[in-house]
Amino acid sequence: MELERVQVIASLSKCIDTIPAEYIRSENEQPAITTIQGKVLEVPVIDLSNDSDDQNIVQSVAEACRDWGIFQVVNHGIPDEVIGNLQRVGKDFFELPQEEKEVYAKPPESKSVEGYGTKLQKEVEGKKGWVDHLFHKIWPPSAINYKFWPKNPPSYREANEVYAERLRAVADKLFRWLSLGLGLEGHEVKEAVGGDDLIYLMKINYYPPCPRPDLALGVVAHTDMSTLTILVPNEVPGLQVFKDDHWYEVKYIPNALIVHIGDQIEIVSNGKYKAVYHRSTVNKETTRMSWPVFIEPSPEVEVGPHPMLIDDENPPKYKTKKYEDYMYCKLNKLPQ
Ligand SMILES: O=C(O)CCC(=O)C(=O)O
Ligand SMILES: [Fe+2]
Repeated sequence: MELERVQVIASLSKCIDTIPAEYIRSENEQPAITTIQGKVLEVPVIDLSNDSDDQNIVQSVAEACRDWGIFQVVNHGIPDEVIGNLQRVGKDFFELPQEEKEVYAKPPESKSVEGYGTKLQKEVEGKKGWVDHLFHKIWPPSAINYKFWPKNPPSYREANEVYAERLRAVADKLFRWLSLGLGLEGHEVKEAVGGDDLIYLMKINYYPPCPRPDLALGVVAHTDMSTLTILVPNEVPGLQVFKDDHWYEVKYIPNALIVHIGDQIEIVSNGKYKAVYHRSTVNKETTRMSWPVFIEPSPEVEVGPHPMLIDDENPPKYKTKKYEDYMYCKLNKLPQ
């Protein structure tokens, strides 16, 4: 079998303490050198248990989006069991024999990201990330291609459907708070990114143990193109966010959801909310996994700074363009 999957390379390098050169990052990226140490700032944690009186939540969300572009939410209403099932079926899939996983491989010519795969885009200087992934849409039903949903384990489908349903309820609340935090009425931000036509794209990241976690990265530094990304991690830390010139680790809170502001919300808010620059690191002994769901506008929706946030003193800082054009430029590293 061709050595393309990181999981295969990892299983062959168990007794070795080196990694292939293409996984060794340059010094300005190596996590051992660039991660801030000691007692440090933490990504905001927002408790949603009292969400009927939402004044405090709106303020906390707005501050977190302005200062960090990322926050964790607890007591969000998704039962622990629903999250546990999502994690279990994803882990079971990645533990299947390699040939069973390859059935879901992204077709080489496909323009969509959907399917089982390894590298996403051309990386700078041919460097690779220590991670495999599976992408498939989970909402709306008309956009779902079940060909990319594992048949094994048999409960994969149900676990993902239940999670999708619950996640949409959380996302709708978040969109409302984002609007209120901008001084709007509540419905505007979601409408500005296409309203009920939003597409929910599930990604599972699988980061196998790595003999040199000090030198490698999982997913390299980036901002997400999405509106929001809502991520469930496993218990192995590894997500890092960039703030004030430093890389900070995001601490693991069982059953919390990690909410990332993506590029489209930065644009709609005309820069009041910041898309978070983030990356992930890997581990020597343990497998890290994460389940981000990218909430994306449909391709033909035009996204730009919201007209109610624009006046003579606040000119638009971003172009208004179709999401498909935005994606094209970002994936091909062209100016927006
Ligand atoms: O695994 C993580 O925590 C982050 C993954 C990520 O940023 C991504 O897949 O876009
Ligand atoms: Fe990301």
